[in-house]
Amino acid sequence: FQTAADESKQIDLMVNNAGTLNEYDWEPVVQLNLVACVRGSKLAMKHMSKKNGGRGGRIINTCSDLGLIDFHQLPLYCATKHGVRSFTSSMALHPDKELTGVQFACICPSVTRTDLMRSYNETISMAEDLEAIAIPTSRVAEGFLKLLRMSRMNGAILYIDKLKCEFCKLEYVGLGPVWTPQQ
Ligand SMILES: NC(=O)C1=CN([C@@H]2O[C@H](COP(=O)(O)OP(=O)(O)OC[C@H]3O[C@@H](n4cnc5c(N)ncnc54)[C@H](O)[C@@H]3O)[C@@H](O)[C@H]2O)C=CC1
Ligand SMILES: CCCCC/C=C\C=C\C(=O)C/C=C\C/C=C\CCCC(=O)O
Repeated sequence: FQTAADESKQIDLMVNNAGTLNEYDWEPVVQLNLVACVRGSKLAMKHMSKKNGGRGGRIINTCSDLGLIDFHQLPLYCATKHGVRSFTSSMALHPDKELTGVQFACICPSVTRTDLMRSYNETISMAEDLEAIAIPTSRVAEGFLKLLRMSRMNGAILYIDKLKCEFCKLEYVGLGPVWTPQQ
């Protein structure tokens, strides 16, 4: 980050995208998926903040649809992605947001055809099914561009699958929270 900050006068966009999946050797997963995302966000925020002489900016964190739902096969991965989603939404609520000019949002793609999916595929017996349900990376890029085209994206949680690319919000319905699409 410091190299990028030294080479460019201003950083307008920070994307915390790196992530991994391993339910067995799990501590490095927490470090990368959650700790690095928080560190990256804080570094970028400090640099971008109008309160520190910056011009404001955008921080987009890569979450997952497993940051919106629970899934018994991947509890640790789910926990890190729920953390990413909650951290991002909570930062977006910060009362200082107009003063800092920094906006926070996250994208929540469903299974996507990448090395991460392929490496997971090798450990389970549903290889063909996963390939069939997974979306291409271009679909995630479309969602990402949708966020970038919005002048105000603060607090957005964008769910992306084969058919949908829509914003979500958490609502209390009856006794528990339910994710609902938000126009
Ligand atoms: N592939 C999928 O089905 C989905 C992936 N995601 C998320 O998308 C993001 C990207 O994942 P994929 O492209 O699928 O995985 P990938 O394994 O294909 O790519 C991960 C990237 O993270 C980088 N990386 C790994 N460890 C790193 C470290 N310690 N420091 C810096 N960079 C590191 C790698 O060099 C690679 O470029 C992750 O946050 C993942 O959780 C979200 C939803 C679905
Ligand atoms: C069946 C999911 C296997 C995991 C595939 C590999 C990588 C996934 C990375 C993610 O970020 C997960 C994204 C989506 C998971 C999709 C579906 C989970 C199904 C949950 C359920 O049916 O309850």
